[in-house]
Amino acid sequence: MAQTAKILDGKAASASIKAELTERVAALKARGVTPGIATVLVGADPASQLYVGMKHKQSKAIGMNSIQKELPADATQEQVEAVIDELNADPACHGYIVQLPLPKHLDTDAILERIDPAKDADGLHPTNLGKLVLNVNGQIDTPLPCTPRGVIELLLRNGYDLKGKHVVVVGRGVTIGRPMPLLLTRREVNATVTVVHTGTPNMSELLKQADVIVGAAGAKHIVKAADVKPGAAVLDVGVTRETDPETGKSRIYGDIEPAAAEVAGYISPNPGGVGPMTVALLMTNVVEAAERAAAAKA
Ligand SMILES: Nc1nc(=O)c2c([nH]1)NC[C@@H]1CN(c3ccc(C(=O)N[C@@H](CCC(=O)O)C(=O)O)cc3)C=[N+]21
Repeated sequence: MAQTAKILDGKAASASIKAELTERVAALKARGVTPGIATVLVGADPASQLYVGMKHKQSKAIGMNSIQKELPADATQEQVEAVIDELNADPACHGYIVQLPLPKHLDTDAILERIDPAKDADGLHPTNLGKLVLNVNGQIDTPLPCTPRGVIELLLRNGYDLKGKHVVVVGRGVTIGRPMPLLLTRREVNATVTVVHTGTPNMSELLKQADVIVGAAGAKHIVKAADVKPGAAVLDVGVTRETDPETGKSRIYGDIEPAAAEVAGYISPNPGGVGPMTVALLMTNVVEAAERAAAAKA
């Protein structure tokens, strides 16, 4: 059977977000504020270096300042915390991320909690997640979790209306599975959500009821084509890196079985889907933080 699904093109949607951000950055610069993004990278993991490099390249392309902090793999907790304190105090930095995962000897939670919540580009600081839990409607003036926000933007920018839709989120991780329902159930979005995970006995039955599936378990091809309702929107957020047995090269496998594209109505490719959206929304969080800083100064 041929592929019939409409492609949810994350590169195209992220390009339009970046075009909008370019104008907001220019407007901020005209008011004397250059939005600044920073990254903290501990160690020299090649995948992390690639991701951090992408974030800087794209931020510079839209006119932002970017600050790169690098520490050796054996950096101490105190050394990493000193860099956090420095970025918290630096008025040129409006938002930043600590690239995850951190080396095992470091206390990741303590480091992430030390980030000034106003500068939390990931939108995953406990204070910001708490504010999101407490706010179901109305304006929200804290950074939002960027990958879940990217999933919603990818659908909206393809003309998909989530109101009244049943979304099944696969996975309960901190970056997507847990915050995704908080965004989807806000009144402005108004979706209904089920979260399934390894403790769910009837996952296949629940997936078959989904209008929208968000695969975010990080488990290769865990969502089978046979479990996708014809016409459903399927978003692939999974990243499993493995060697392709045919080419011998390292590649990304998603959470969605490729044959799902023959059943789905909409499908996000991976790569080229939610990944680029994450970066676009990360930059959006920093531009919004700079806009708030500029408003506070005025
Ligand atoms: N504090 C923190 N925040 C993060 O947001 C964060 C992190 N740590 N650690 C690692 C993960 C991973 N991540 C990706 C972002 C974009 C792509 C992306 O744009 N990928 C391209 C392809 C890139 C490739 O080929 O590898 C795509 O999907 O088309 C991928 C992965 C952000 N992460």
